Amino acid sequence: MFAYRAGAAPVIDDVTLDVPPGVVCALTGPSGSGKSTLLYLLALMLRPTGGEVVWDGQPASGLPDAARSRLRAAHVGFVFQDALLDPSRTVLANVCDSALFAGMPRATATARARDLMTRFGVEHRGDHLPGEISGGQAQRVAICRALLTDPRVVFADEPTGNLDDSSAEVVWHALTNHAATGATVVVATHDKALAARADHEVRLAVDGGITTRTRVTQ
Ligand SMILES: Nc1ncnc2c1ncn2[C@@H]1O[C@H](COP(=O)(O)OP(=O)(O)OP(=O)(O)O)[C@@H](O)[C@H]1O
Repeated sequence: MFAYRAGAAPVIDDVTLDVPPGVVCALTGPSGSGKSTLLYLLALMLRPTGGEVVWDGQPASGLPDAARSRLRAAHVGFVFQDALLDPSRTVLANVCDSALFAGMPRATATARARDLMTRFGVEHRGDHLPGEISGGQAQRVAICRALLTDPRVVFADEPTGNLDDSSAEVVWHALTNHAATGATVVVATHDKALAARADHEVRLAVDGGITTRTRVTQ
């Protein structure tokens, strides 16, 4: 359970889900149903008001702030809705900063960042500021940032929302390939076609509650 203010109606109520490794889970539901909020809870950026987030069988949401930050830095890549790049840092710095914070050597981070940026077609934008690139490019930069540490868990909030079909395909393939390495990938999306391609779908309802679907592969 989670409410943004004490005494306010909960935004997330009575939601239980289990996301196994090695799959892509799509989080769907109408606007305002709590998809972003649930991603923030799962990624330990918000603390549940009631209930618990468990990682690898260990209670995680009740840990002190510093311990949750360390877990996030070590294991999580997060693609925010609208990219959320630091406007004062170059694109390359945006891609590298959280990996440097997590302890990756600068040379390694830079080399990996350049590889990823080439894969996502934004390598020529490394020295630019986020204000100088397009929304779709910013979204691809945000994906590079999220994948840089090869994290065990990736949360992506509308990662293809600003992209044309071919860029969206590249991003989707990157996320599914990442899951295929054994990582857990949770994608909040309004795109029904994309959700239908995920291994699991968790659909949030505005009045609380969820329904789930697991894709059956023949
Ligand atoms: N920082 C906040 N403070 C208070 N209420 C918030 C905050 N962020 C979101 N909410 C409310 O929580 C509810 C769920 O919002 P959330 O952004 O999680 O939904 P969503 O399903 O991701 O929506 P969308 O598809 O439009 O992005 C909404 O009613 C929203 O107004």
